[in-house]
Amino acid sequence: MGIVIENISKHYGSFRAVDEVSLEIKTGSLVALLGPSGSGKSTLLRIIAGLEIPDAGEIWLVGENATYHSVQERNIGFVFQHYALFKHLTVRENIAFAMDLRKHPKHRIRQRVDELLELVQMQGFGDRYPSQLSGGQRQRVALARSLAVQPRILLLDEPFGALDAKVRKDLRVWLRNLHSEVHVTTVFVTHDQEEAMEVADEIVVMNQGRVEQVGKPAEIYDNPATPFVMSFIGPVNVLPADAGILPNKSAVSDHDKVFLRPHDILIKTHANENTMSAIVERIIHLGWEIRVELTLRSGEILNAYLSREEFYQLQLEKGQRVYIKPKQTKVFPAAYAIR
Ligand SMILES: Nc1ncnc2c1ncn2[C@@H]1O[C@H](COP(=O)(O)OP(=O)(O)OP(=O)(O)O)[C@@H](O)[C@H]1O
Repeated sequence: MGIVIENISKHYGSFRAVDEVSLEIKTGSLVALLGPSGSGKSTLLRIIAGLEIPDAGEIWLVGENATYHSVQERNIGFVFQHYALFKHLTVRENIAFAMDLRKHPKHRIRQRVDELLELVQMQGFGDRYPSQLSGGQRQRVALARSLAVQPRILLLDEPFGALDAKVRKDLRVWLRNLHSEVHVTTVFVTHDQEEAMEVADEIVVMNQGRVEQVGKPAEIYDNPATPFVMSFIGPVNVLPADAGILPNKSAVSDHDKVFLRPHDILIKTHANENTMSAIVERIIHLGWEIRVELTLRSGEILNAYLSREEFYQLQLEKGQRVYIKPKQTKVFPAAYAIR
């Protein structure tokens, strides 16, 4: 049993930052808490860490009720967005810090620091000070430091949030590889859906202090449980049920909303069974894909994304009439509005 969160709530004044959240995080897994700013991800992470006390509910860590345990008793490693390395200590001293405090034997500390420098691919940097490292290198040292005393759980709060896009991408792959070597139960907070999809075994989607859905990246993308999840994980067109996009509209009410991913639209140059006509309004070349803005007969705008091959085969031009067919749609009742 890794982490069990039972009915956790946390208020700040009358504001519910975390609202009756229950969740199970399996031992050895890497789970992302994903949601927009203010959805309660960091508050939940801080409750797991023991930095905040919940108003209600319980936290179980590795089979033990840890709700009222101190931060130290929980034996958790943390890494936050803003590097918290000690500026006046070298990389080696930073990594050794917690072991020094616990008075581990010197030779054991040296050996462990060497192992960790290798694990985070920072051999040769041990004598540098944090100011002599790049942002990505500092975060790798912060990770090594958090792993030094072999925590049972690792909590990462937007650890790559302050880094530029390229470094961030490299570090995602690096974190995934690191996790498959050390297998420590890890909870990772991010508001970036691509980052969550790439790094995590499982994603917990949060919105307004609540859990909207828990699942593997592909499950969340292919079978979103709510309109919020569908809109937050990847691009989507939202159309009224009477926009003419559904082949058989009898099963839905006019007030329902149809959700359709831009990648799930087939475009043809000739009419066919079950196709509907549309006009190409705009073509945006992004290099790796081409985005086509279409107007339906109902006047609704629809975005379709094509691969370069599909686009060049179709030879689309602005103003052209085309015939479209959705490969997959999802209908959510109107009452289920996005919160
Ligand atoms: N100490 C506090 N006092 C008052 N309100 C707080 C406090 N900490 C968090 N909040 C509020 O609780 C809500 C959830 O905050 P939290 O930091 O958990 O969100 P988040 O999903 O991690 O957002 P972000 O991605 O922006 O960090 C926010 O509206 C925030 O303003």
